[in-house]
Amino acid sequence: MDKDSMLTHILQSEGPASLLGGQSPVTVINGSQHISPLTSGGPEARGPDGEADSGRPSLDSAIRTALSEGTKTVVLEGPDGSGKTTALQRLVVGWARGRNLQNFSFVFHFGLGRLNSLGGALSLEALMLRHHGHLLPGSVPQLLQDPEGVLFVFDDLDQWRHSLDPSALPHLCSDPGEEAPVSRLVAGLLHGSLLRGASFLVATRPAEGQKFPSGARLQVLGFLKPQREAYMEGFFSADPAAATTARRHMESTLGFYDICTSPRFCWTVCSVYKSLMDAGAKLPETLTQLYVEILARLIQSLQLNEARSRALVSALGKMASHCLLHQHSSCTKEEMDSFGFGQDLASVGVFLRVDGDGPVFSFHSQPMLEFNLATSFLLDASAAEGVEELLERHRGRADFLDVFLTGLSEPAQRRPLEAPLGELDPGRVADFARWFRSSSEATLKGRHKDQHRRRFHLLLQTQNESLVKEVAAASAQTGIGYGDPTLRDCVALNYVFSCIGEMELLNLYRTRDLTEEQAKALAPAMSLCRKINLSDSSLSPGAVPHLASALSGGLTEELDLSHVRLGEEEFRRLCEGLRNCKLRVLKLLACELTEAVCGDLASALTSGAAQLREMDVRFNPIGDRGFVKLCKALQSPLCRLQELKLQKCELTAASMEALMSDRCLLTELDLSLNNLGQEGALLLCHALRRPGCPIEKLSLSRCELTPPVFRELSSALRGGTSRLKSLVVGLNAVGDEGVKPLWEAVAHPNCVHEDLDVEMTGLTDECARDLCAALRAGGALRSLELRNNSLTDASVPALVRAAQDSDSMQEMNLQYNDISEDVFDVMDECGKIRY
Ligand SMILES: Nc1ncnc2c1ncn2[C@@H]1O[C@H](COP(=O)(O)OP(=O)(O)OP(=O)(O)O)[C@@H](O)[C@H]1O
Repeated sequence: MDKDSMLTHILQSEGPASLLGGQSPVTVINGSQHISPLTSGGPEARGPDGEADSGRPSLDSAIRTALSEGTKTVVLEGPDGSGKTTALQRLVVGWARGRNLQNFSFVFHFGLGRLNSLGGALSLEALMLRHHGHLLPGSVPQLLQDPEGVLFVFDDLDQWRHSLDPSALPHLCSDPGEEAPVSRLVAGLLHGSLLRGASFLVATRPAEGQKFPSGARLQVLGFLKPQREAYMEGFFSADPAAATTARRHMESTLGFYDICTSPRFCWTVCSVYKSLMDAGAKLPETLTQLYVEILARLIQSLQLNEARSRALVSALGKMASHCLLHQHSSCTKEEMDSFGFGQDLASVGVFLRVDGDGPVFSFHSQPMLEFNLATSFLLDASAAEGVEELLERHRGRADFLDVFLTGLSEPAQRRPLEAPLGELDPGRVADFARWFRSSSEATLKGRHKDQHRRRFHLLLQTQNESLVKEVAAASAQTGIGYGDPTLRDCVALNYVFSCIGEMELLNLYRTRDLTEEQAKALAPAMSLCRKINLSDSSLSPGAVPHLASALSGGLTEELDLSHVRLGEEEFRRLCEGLRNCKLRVLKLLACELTEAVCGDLASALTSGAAQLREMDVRFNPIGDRGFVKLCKALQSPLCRLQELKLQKCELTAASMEALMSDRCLLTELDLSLNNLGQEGALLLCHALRRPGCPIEKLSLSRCELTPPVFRELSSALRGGTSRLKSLVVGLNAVGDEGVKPLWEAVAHPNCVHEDLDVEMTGLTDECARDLCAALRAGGALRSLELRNNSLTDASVPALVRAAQDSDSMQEMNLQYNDISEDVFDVMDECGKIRY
């Protein structure tokens, strides 16, 4: 086959660039703006925002690899404008220029949309000669001899109007000389009955239930952030400053929409931005404003009068609704006539893609389709349908309809469109605004997080701060969880929270991967929230500096990062944010923190500006060395920490000496589940006895305590200087004799003890007499935790009476003792008993 002729054949297909359609593939291929789109093996490989890491293969190389490794059918699947046609044509051009796919002797490229209208019967050979006029008739029998050397490239499978399901076809062609309708020829080729051994490269937009052809599927991801940046730099190569402005603007106002992965959308955005920048005009702040600008330009380019322009938009709206409702990507001439295009059908090429001789008409992109529908709805006062009916009718089929209606209902956003079209219908706009306000208030009063998110997207589209405040402020206190947001959600959430101002809570519980971009988008909202809950989440390293900077100088007083695993470096970055912030409560439960990070934490605690009062580091293996570092902070007059939870932190007696200093302000300390043993606990008791020791609540559950420790604790409580009001010493099996000194303390007039927990300490009926005597002595005890001991029915009457007679006692818990139903009545007599 003459590759030069093939090259000329392909290069002839060049057409002019259009605002919505983009540049012709040939211009892209030959120009400097070509950027390789990316692919992934399957849709599941996409991240939550549709964005993926740039370590993915380029589409071109993935196709080449698949075809050179013997895959017979490769199907490219990607949304409109994702670069499928361009990629296919680039490969064919590369083949003709001898650069790739050289394992094929023949490559045939067909647009299936154009083949649709081919009537009558013809042979495969005739089809090839007809569509590849450069082919020498004598070469066809040669290629039929060697199917292995043939590659068919089929573009636009989504436009193919014939079935490929073999069960729906009478019989598949197998003879290249046999004349058959084109639908059977294509089916025969793709199912391998015709020219068995040939290879196929097929491109299609994703279509519901599309099973055929089977083969290796490559998802076309289009442009992710780095490709977009490169594309924009290429587009504005003559003016690097404009490139930076355009890139930053697009990333901050549109970069979070999935459609930004479409190279065609990038072309449209760049084209609009360029002309706005050249005219010194403002760039669009919302997706609606962008499409307002596009539609206004397209209408103006036709130079129609206002009435005809309105009629044209109305016809486009009818076509859009038809395509959505019937799931058609394209419409025939007859259908177009029924929408009322009339004489303007000849001009629709600026708005629509027109294919084949038939011809068929389709929108270049889904957002443009939905924008036309939204505009025509607000334009046309005559239609009986209200906004709710419109949305209901297109539910599940339209992604942007409500977004565009919301944007268009704001006068400032729709203004440029009203120049060529005249005013949108004031009654319709007012109806929409009424519906939007009331449905927003109702939605935000509910607790469905997805509905909230959707509403935030709409509120973002209004760019109307006072409206957002009025509508959303009432829901600000609900504390609803917005975990696992997409980038788009983050941007919308941030906008709404920022409009409202101070918020009680930003609940992002269980966010699977908070990316750098998401955290950056959310940072302003974070800094306005008094509480941030990120527990059970994972944060990418790049997200942490944004969290830290939101804390620093922000209003946040409570941060929950429980079960979040941060690397040492990330934790260090977080601590930088802690040095100068309003945070009073920091929850770091089970974050796998080690000694290595305790120095950073300690230095944040003593920064002077830090306000931290409560810190929960339970279930982190910081060990004695880590704890000693924290203790240094506790000794500093700059440290304001009052409550410290260190349950199960692998502490031993070795670090207890470091704990107490005269300066320490701790009022609450939880050391449970650490193996302090007698030695460690006695050191602690020593500190408790010191005059002025501020500890009011001490938890030493399961710390391997011994009877001498209980004696020392009792003595500290009776000493007259202790402020201890709550003591938890459960799960230390010292038995009746071991606990006894605590009863003496409870009875002592110096003791201010209010809550005592002696769960599972091995108590039996032997203790009842001392315990009751202690309660009767009239101390301050309010609650007594006696769960999981061995008290029996015999002790119950005395305990009940003692509890009843005590003025201070509010609750005595006897659950999980050896108490039988026989004494339930007795216990029921006293409301203070739990069993
Ligand atoms: N690799 C690329 N580099 C630069 N621009 C590109 C690239 N691919 C596509 N484009 C731009 O995007 C436009 C649309 O591309 P293309 O027609 O290849 O998409 P498509 O996926 O085939 O779309 P459709 O599904 O609508 O047929 C092109 O006209 C061009 O402006």
